[in-house]
Amino acid sequence: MSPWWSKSSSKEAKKKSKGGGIIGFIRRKLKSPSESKQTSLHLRDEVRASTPSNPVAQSQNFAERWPDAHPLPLPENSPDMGRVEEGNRESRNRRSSEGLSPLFHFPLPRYNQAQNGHDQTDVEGYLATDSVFTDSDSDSDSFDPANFRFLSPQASNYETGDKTSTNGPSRHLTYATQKKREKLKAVKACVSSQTVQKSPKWHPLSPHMANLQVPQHDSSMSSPSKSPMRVFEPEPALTGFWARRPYADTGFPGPGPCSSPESGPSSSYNLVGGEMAAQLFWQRNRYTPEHTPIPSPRMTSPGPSSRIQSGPVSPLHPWAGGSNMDSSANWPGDAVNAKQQTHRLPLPPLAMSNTGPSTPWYTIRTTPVISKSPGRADILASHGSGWKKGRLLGRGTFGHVYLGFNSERGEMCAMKEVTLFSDDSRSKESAQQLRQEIALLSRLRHPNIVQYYGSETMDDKICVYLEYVAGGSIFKLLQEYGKFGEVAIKSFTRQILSGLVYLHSTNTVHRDIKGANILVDPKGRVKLADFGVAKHISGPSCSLSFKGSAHWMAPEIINNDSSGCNLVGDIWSLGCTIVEMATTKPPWSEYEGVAALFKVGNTEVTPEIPDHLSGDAKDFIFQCFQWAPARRPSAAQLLDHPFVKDIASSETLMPDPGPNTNAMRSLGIGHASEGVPVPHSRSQNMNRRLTTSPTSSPRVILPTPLTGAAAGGAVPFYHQAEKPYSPDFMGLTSTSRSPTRSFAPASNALHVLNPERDMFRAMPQGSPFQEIIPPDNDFVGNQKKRRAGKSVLT
Ligand SMILES: Nc1ncnc2c1ncn2[C@@H]1O[C@H](COP(=O)(O)OP(=O)(O)OP(=O)(O)O)[C@@H](O)[C@H]1O
Repeated sequence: MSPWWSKSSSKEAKKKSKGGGIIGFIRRKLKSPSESKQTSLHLRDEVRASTPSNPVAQSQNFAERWPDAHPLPLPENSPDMGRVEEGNRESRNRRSSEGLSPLFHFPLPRYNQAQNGHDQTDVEGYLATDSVFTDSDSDSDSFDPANFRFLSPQASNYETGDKTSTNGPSRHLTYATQKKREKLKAVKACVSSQTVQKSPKWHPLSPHMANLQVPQHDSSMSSPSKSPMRVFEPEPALTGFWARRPYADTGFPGPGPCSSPESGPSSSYNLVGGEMAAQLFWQRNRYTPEHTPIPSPRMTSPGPSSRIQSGPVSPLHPWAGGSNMDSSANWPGDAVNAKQQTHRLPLPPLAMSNTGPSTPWYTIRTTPVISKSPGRADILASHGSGWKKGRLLGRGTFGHVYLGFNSERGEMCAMKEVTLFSDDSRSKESAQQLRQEIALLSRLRHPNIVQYYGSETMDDKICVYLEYVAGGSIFKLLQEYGKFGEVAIKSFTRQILSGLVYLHSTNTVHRDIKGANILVDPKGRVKLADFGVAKHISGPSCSLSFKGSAHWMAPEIINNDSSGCNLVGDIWSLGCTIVEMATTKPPWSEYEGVAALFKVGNTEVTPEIPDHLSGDAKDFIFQCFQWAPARRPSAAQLLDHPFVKDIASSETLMPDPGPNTNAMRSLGIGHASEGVPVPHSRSQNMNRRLTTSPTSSPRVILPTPLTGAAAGGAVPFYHQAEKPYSPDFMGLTSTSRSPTRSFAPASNALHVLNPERDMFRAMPQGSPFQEIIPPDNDFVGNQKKRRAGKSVLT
C-alpha cells in the first residue's frame, strides 16, 4: 500500500495536468465537456511526452527512494484547500518577487455558473484578465495601469490568497449580468485594440462632495498601479477609496495585508486628495518582502568650507527641484528657497577629502562604504553625512523609512528615503510632498512632534533625517498588541493634543492625524509625524483642499466648507484616533472609503463612541465629533477637558528629553552644548548659535519637575505656571469655540506657553530663529494682529 503522500501527489499531478488555478479553470470553461475531456487528456499526454517520467511516476517512486522520509501532516482542510493556499502563496511570491502588488489587482466578478451558465462573455472576461496578468508579469516595464481597470475582484482575491473568493460566496455575485457584459465588452475592446485608456472620466460624487471626483467606472474597474514610481499618473482620483477593502471585522490581521512594518489600512491606506491622489492609486506593495537596502554610494563633499559657507543647502534632485512649492507650506520665503529645502549635512573628514571644492558634492559618487562583519547585519549604505542606513522601519506612500546609525557617534535617526525618477510625474509629486514636509518640519520644534534633523540628496534619492522614535506608530502597536487601555489613551491623547496646540499655534494644520502617523517611543512619549499633507493656513480665505485619510477625515474637509475653521479638522481626526486606540479601528470602519466619506459628509450622525470608555473619555470624543467645525473645540480648549486635564503623576509618562541634540549637532543643526539646537536656519549657516534659552518654542508645562531631561543635557521642558491657554490668542475665531463645551478651564492644568514670547524671548538680534520665522511671517504677524484685537481668521 503506497503511503498517503504518494496518493496525494498523484492527485496533485492529475490536477496539474488538468491545468489548475484560474487559468486552467477558464480554459476548462471555454471548452465543451467533451472538449474539456479531450483537453485534459491531451494535457496529460503532453506531460507524459515532455518529461522522461511523469510526475505521478516520480511521486510514486518517492517512497521507495526515500524510505526514511516522514510525511508532513496533512492540513485539516482538504488537499484542495491546501493546494489553493499553495497556489496563492506561489502566486503571491511570484508577484512579490516581480515587484507587483497583489492589491493592485481587483477582484473580478465571480464567474457565476448558476446564473450565467457558460457565458462566453464572462469567459472572455476571464481571459482578458488572464492576459493582463500575464503581460504584466512578464514585462513589468510595459505594465499599464489602465489595463487593470478592467480587472475585477476575483483576481485580487486569487492573488492575495483570499480563499473565500475561490470557494465561498462573494459579494460581487450580485453584479447584474448586463453590467458585467458592458464591462467585459470594454475589456474586449481594450484587449483587441490595445488601446490604453489613460484617464477615466470624472464626475462629481454628489452635490455635497463637489470636490470629490470619482471615475465613472465602478469600483471593480478602478485603476491601481503596480509601482508608485513608474505607473502612476497623478490625476485627481479617489480610486483608492473603493478599491480597498474596509477594515476587516476580524481586526487587523497582523502582517497580512499590512505586512510591512508600517503599512496597512490606516497608514496610508486611505490617504486621499488633490495632488495627493497618488496616494490613492498607489498601494504599497504589502507582499513584497522587506528588501535589504541596496548599497548606495556615499556622497562626498568638496570640503568643510563649502559645507559651511555655501549658504544654499544641498540642492534638490534636478528632477524634483523644478516644480513650485505647494501652498501647503507657503511660508514666506519658501518660494525663494524652493530649491533649497534640503539641508546640507556635515560630512565626516574622510568623506570631505574625497572631492575637490569645485565639484558639486551631490554629483560625486565614491566607493560605497559597506561595513561587513560576521554576526551582524551588513550596513548597506553609508550616507555622506556619516549616517549608515540600517533596517527598514516602515513604508510610507512615497518612500521608505530606515533606521540610521552613526557609528562614529553611536547615534540613531530615522532616514526617510524617496527615490525619484526623471521621467515620472509621480516622482515629482513625491519630491514636492517631501519638500513641503521639510519646509514645515524644519520650522517646528516641540516634544510631541518628531524632530527634523536635516536632509540631503543623493543621485536619485532624497533622504530626510528625523528623530528616531523606536516604538513605532500607534497603528503598529494596535496591530501587535490590540486596543489600548484608557490610561494609555488618556496619556497619548494629551500628548497629541499638546503637539496639536503647538502646531495650530503656528497656523498649521496637520490634516492626517491618525494612528499610523503618531509615533510612540519606548517611554510612551508620543510624536506627531508625517507632515506630508500638512498646510500652513495663510489667512481666512485659505481653503483646504481635499486631503487626508478617509476614515479620519472631518466633514467640513469632505464638504469643502470649513467656514474658516481650518484647524479643527485635526480635532475630528483626533476623535477618530481615540476611537482607533480604543477599538483598533477608526469610526465607520465597516464602510469602505467612499461610503465612509458619505456617511461623515452627508449625515450628521455622530460616529459610534466605544461604550467601554469612561464618561470623560466619551465626552471628550463627543466634543471632537461636533459635526459643525465652529462648534468643535480647539486643541487648546480640549487640554482643559477633564479627560486629559488631571492626569495623575503615575499616569504621566516620562517627559521627553528633547530631540537627540548630539544627532542634531552631528548633522550641523544647532549646537547643543551652547544653547538650544536650531532645527534649521534659513541662512543655512550652521555655525550660528542661539543663546541659551530653554524656550525656543512653545512648550508644555508639566506638573512635575523634569530632572531627567536636564540631566540628559537636552532641552528641558519649561515649568512655569502660566495663564491658561487662550484660544483667541492662538488665532482662533470666536466661532471655533465650542458653545457646547461641557468642561471648565482648569486653573492648574497643563498649559502651553505663549508661543511668541517663548519663541522669541531672549533671542538676540539676527538669531537663526528670526530667520526661520521672519518678521513678516504670518505667525508673527498674526500675533501682532491679535495683540491689536484682531483675529487672524476673521
Ligand atoms: N521618525 C521615525 N522613527 C521611527 N519610525 C518612523 C519614523 N518616521 C517614520 N517611521 C516609520 O515609517 C512609517 C512611514 O513613515 P511616514 O508615515 O512618515 O511615511 P510617509 O510616506 O509620509 O507615509 P504616508 O503614507 O502616511 O504619507 C511610519 O508609519 C513609521 O512606522
